[in-house]
Amino acid sequence: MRTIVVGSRQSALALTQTGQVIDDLKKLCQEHGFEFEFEVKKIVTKGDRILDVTLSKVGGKGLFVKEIEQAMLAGEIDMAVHSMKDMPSILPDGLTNGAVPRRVDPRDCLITLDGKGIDDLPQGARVGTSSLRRSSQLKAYRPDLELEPVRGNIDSRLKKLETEGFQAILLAAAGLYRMGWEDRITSYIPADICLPAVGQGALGIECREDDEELLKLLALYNDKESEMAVAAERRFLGVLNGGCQVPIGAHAILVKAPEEHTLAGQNVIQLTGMVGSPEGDVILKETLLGLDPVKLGEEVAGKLIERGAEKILEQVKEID
Ligand SMILES: NCc1[nH]cc(CCC(=O)O)c1CC(=O)O
Repeated sequence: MRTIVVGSRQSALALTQTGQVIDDLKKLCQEHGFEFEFEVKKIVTKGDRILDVTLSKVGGKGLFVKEIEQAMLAGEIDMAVHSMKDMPSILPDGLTNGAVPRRVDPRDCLITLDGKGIDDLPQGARVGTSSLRRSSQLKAYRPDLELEPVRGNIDSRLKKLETEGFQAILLAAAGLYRMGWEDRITSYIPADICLPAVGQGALGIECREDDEELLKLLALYNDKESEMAVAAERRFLGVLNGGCQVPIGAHAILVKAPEEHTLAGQNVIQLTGMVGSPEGDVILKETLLGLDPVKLGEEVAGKLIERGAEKILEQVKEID
């Protein structure tokens, strides 16, 4: 009997989703005759220690995974469950993503105390979010709103809705589902108003690339459609930037190509990518269909670069 040591951040969300994945994997072990036990090891990451400044100022999303990856390479842990959107687009040598489980709703949602949706918020309402992607797109849609930073874990952000006098805060619906707090969701923000973050709503299961027996189990857990969608989004992000927090959004789904398209009738990936200026005065968006997620991610990024996306991203770096 082998014990798989699963590294996890100690936030409630990280521990909850790690626990949910372990439950799923235990069922798969029983069904397919794998002799594994699982044990959780908590790891504090730099991102967890620095909660008082915006992430973009301290170096972006890699901060939440680096210590976990080092522990994995050192053999102290065997596996980790990450929110895909917190994963840098390139993994270190020796590690691989063994599975993308079935994705949940990738949209952002609005949480208000009085049940108001995005169109009902009063003129000049204070809305809490520290995501440049969310504030850029929300400012483009409702230039009157005051977007203000709110950091911390989901639970502390929900508390700040009450304690810091926001009329609303913006969060990923996925985190609330996983915590069992979906009743806090007041309304969903449609993807055409606010395109989600790359990988939002999806998890990634990271392990060592030579851990063949664990990879065999993880292959059974992989959801091909979610994997393809996330691969297209992540390639898009990889072309535009290494993984820092900038106003970039993307969403891929599988669709049947329409009659007028060269791929008519085939099952294809539809990828929409977005780059916005921090103030929301420029929002560049492209949607393309394709069969190969990597090529499609590159094509959508290429279209946005042709339209000046890199200039916007340069400006964002200067602000930081
Ligand atoms: N940025 C932090 C983060 N990383 C993953 C989620 C939950 C959503 C997901 O799993 O995609 C959240 C919270 C949020 O953005 O509201």
